[in-house]
Amino acid sequence: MSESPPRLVTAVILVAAGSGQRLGYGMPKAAVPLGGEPILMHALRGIVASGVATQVCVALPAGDQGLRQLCDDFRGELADGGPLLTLVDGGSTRAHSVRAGIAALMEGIEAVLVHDAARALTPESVFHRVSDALAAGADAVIPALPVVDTVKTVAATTGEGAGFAPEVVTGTARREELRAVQTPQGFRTGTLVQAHQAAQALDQEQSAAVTDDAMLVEMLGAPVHVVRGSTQSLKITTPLDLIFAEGLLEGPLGARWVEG
Ligand SMILES: Nc1ccn([C@@H]2O[C@H](COP(=O)(O)OP(=O)(O)OP(=O)(O)O)[C@@H](O)[C@H]2O)c(=O)n1
Ligand SMILES: C[C@](O)(CO)[C@H](O)COP(=O)(O)O
Repeated sequence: MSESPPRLVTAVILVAAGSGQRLGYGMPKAAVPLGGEPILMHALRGIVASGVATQVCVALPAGDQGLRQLCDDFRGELADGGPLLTLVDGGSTRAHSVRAGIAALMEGIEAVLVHDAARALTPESVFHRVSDALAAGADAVIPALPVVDTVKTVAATTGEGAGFAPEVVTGTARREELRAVQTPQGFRTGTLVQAHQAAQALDQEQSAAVTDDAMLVEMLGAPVHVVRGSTQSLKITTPLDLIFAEGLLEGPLGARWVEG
């Protein structure tokens, strides 16, 4: 059997600077408690446990001292040989927060995984699948799952139906071609830097339509490869997601259920 190629020297950019409007907790989402600890701590521990990172750049809400202190304390917990923990102020959008992380990368970083703090329970196996695909030669890799719902496109209703329904169906997507995309999304460093440089030329409307980093690489015309994600990587966005995440930690399957 052939040996897997060695992993690249890798940084994880952990974007944790969002305000968590949809969660509605009145505090940055990264600070919201999950299983007795802030969401950010679950995300950080997951990254460190995966062993893929030489550096972890955390983008925090600008001026948030509490989360900064939490990271400083966590730095003290890291064993010798653990990753370098770098803290940066995030920006007004997710992409700006990613760029703040890119600006703080150490010399010699060959690959970058961009990860949402909101996907705090992502299993180690997903980090490994993404890192291994990069080591095997991919320039860009994303974890994803098949879509379970039927997905339709819609438009605002005009004419018939306008009195009783706000939208009308314009088509049904071919579900077998659809994937629900997660993080960590992995890139060779040069590819991620080039993609975000190109993004700065987009106008406001185009920028708003960019919801992940892989989309910027797609715009460069480069292939983005897909590996298996995990249902455990759910993005904690709404109060119901937080209930699911609590259930994963406390449910009958144990302290940290691992789907793999
Ligand atoms: N300016 C921003 C916006 C988002 N994020 C991060 O990007 C990830 C995905 O964003 P999302 O889940 O939408 O978080 P929020 O922006 O906090 O959520 P909301 O839109 O409900 O306010 C999160 O880890 C979030 O912290 C960030 O670092 N900087
Ligand atoms: C990057 C992401 O998590 C992939 O699914 C997602 O696009 C983030 O979206 P959000 O609107 O910033 O929450």
